[in-house]
Amino acid sequence: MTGFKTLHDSYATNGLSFSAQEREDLGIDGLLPAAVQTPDQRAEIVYQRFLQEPTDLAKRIYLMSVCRTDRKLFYRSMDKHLTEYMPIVYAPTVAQSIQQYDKYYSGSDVAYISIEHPDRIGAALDQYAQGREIDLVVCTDAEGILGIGDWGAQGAEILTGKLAVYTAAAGIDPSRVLPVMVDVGTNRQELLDNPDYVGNRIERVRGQRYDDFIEAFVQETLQRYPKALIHWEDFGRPEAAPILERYRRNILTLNDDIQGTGVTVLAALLAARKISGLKPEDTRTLVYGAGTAGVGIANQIVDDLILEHGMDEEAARKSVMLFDRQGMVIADQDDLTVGQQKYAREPGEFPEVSDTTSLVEAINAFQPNVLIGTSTQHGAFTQDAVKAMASHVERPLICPISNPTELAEATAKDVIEWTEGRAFVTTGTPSAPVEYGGTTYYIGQGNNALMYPGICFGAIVAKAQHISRHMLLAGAYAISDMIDADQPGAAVLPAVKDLKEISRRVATAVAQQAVDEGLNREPLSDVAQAVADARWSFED
Ligand SMILES: NC(=O)C1=CN([C@@H]2O[C@H](COP(=O)(O)OP(=O)(O)OC[C@H]3O[C@@H](n4cnc5c(N)ncnc54)[C@H](O)[C@@H]3O)[C@@H](O)[C@H]2O)C=CC1
Ligand SMILES: CC(=O)C(=O)O
Ligand SMILES: [Mg+2]
Repeated sequence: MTGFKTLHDSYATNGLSFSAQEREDLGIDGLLPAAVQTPDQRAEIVYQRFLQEPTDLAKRIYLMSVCRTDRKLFYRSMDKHLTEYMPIVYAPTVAQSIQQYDKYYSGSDVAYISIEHPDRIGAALDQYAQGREIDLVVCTDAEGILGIGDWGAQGAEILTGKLAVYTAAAGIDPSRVLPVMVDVGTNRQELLDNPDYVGNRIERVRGQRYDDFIEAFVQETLQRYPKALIHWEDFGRPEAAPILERYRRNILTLNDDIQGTGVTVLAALLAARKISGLKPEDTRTLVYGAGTAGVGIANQIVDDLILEHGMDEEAARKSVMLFDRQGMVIADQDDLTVGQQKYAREPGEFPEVSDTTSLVEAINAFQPNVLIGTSTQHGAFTQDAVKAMASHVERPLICPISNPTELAEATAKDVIEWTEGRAFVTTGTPSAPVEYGGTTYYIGQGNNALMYPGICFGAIVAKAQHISRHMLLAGAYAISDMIDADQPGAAVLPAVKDLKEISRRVATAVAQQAVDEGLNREPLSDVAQAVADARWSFED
């Protein structure tokens, strides 16, 4: 690589930290001003500029421009200011980047593949990777971005957000990742009508042509990178679960919204059980918003009951009630998804319910101790609903985890106040601690960002054949002793500031489980050491 190229290579550059000798050796001494700054000094300059940017969106646009041009500098700065950068780089601000992508598009950091040109998938992957080895492919078709819906090619920014978290949390090497925007069109009319829209101006393609395109993408990826993990993000409800079902046993793959979210909520439930003494077999979960994430969470909680606690499958499924747009999910309803059918209740099973569209009635009849919100319906957990939860259970777990913040089913503060401090709460985006009755309640962030970096890093380090049900459970159990069960007001999930330690523990447990099940494609003797050795550092 010539000096000029090194200077402008985002993975290799050290910018103003190149020493005088390096500048001479590389032939770039004439391309930089005289000062040699330390990496920490430059990271601090980034942080100061970040502080000066006037809005969260402006902060994100600035930080991602640093990421695109100088990876080591970006991750050094993010490492120092993790808790402050997370909501900017990732949720909730990433939603604004996506919604306003047409106005602020300032350079691309992903590969784009188009359903109009399946023959060019391989070329797009190669053009992005530039001959680098790839461990991780993160892709989206952007039909279900967070809770904000279909954003077509503008959804590309969810990939940059997810990847920044991967490296900051688990230490995945940023030069060995490949973000892929799967452009199959959009059904958002305002994008189709927008002259500045950057994606394919067509309605979403579905059916066999869509499936063939996804299959071609998987094959082109595996042909180049046979051991890479494919991470699916924010695919819409019609596609997400079927894609996962098609591939999860055959290739190394994770659907973050289904599995990552499921493991995260299970981890919160394990902590709540530990603190409250709730017995696994007594867990009753009501999922409000039974789509991709909601059914994924139900599946994960049920898997734990079956595989870790020996409950029979039927009883475990009966411990979950789903509630969707039409109300309680009941077997005689039309258009239930395959995932919903497994949990559908019998018609007339709850004779005391006069209105199956009433959440309060559903709570009173089913008496759940866990309430999950993945509906995108702001304020759906009303005071009456939350009080109904607290009237049946001493310490309910309430998880209004729809993103971004303005779509959450309730705020942590309201839930704490309405339950007189008895509920455990976790929210999808960061929540400030809540003061109530002389206790400070810390609110864990119930976001899959806590789990997907560690799960996938562990699976990649183990070169696992696929991600098994036990590997996912191992991830949830790995962080259960990071919770201080004796501290009043303690959060049920560890804090984002500890994301590196969380990810290390999760990765180690997941890789160890892969080895225990014989799923590792290469021998691995010291798993903890292998995870530590694989961690990329901006110091290297
Ligand atoms: N905190 C986290 O880590 C994660 C949070 N989420 C959030 O969960 C929400 C849902 O995401 P997905 O599951 O991907 O979307 P989805 O579209 O697959 O599911 C949403 C479900 O809510 C249902 N719904 C809509 N209106 C409703 C109403 N009034 N009452 C009851 N149900 C209603 C829909 O019919 C659908 O089944 C989003 O806000 C997303 O940001 C998703 C993944 C991870
Ligand atoms: C966090 C996430 O993956 C979502 O809200 O879709
Ligand atoms: Mg998502």
